Amino acid sequence: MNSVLIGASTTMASMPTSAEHLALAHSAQLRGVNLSYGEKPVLRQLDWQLLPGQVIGLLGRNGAGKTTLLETLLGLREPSSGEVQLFGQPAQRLDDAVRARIGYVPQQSTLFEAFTARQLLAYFKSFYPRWNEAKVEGLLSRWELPLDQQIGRLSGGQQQRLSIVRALAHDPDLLVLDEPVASLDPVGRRDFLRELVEQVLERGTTVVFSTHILSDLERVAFNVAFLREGRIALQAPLDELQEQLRVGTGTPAELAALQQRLQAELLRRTPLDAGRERWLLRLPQAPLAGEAARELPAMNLEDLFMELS
Ligand SMILES: Nc1ncnc2c1ncn2[C@@H]1O[C@H](COP(=O)(O)OP(=O)(O)OP(=O)(O)O)[C@@H](O)[C@H]1O
Repeated sequence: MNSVLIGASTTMASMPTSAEHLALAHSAQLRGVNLSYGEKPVLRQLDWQLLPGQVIGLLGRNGAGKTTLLETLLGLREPSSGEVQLFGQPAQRLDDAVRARIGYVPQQSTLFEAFTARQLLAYFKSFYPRWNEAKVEGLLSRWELPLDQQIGRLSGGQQQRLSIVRALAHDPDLLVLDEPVASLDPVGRRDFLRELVEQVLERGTTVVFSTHILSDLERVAFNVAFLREGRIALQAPLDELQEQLRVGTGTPAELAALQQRLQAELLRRTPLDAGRERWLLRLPQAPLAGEAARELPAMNLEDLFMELS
């Protein structure tokens, strides 16, 4: 696990308070974050915590604000109000040591087009005290990236792979990836996800990545967070959500009976015709058996996405 350790040289006078201690235990923490573009609110009183070693897939419809959220988390955008901390430091005022612990793959990177991949990696290497040459060389050769071609002339998928190599090279403790696999072919996606899993298992890296490719989420057993109406509407382990979230229909009386019988939490109800309703329910325990299993069948990932985002 990679929570910040309080150094052995810490004196009593500089010991963190309990509130500071709590902040240090998070890789990232956002509290009451609001951000608008002009009149258009995108993040609304958003709270979110990333704990060390968590791997979180960030889901949300087009325009929900995923890129905005990830940029805000990294301190690249300033919220109009609220607080964003990375490893216990304000995201907008990180020191070099914390900066070096973060890896970021933006959705689109148009910088350094005139560089070759070799030049780009040499340039970044000079900034980082920690640089895993063996990992870089392994990835470059497995992904067959042309090292001496100008980046502007690489394909979209090759540029994305290079961006991923760059972000993994310094063994970050927090890895933020904005649709990192969008331009990758299925082989590239599988390789990348394998690399991601290895990172996490070996180093306990905290990883957050946005994606629209739901099948990719299933390859790595991790948490999913749904961004909806400017907030993290729900975050939970994917397998738990698939077991616990169910949709049902019936009358309000039937709902009351069902809730009592199954101790289910009602997440949303939508009126239908003829006094009937549609419910989104969260069950406290799984698996369901018998009649209840037929009444409330499990949802696949796409249905979950439709319900929650
Ligand atoms: N620089 C900007 N100026 C004004 N509006 C913006 C800006 N960037 C994003 N927006 C708007 O903010 C909203 C959220 O955009 P954002 O790119 O964060 O969403 P997203 O969830 O990442 O979308 P997608 O899934 O399509 O990549 C959108 O309505 C978008 O049009």
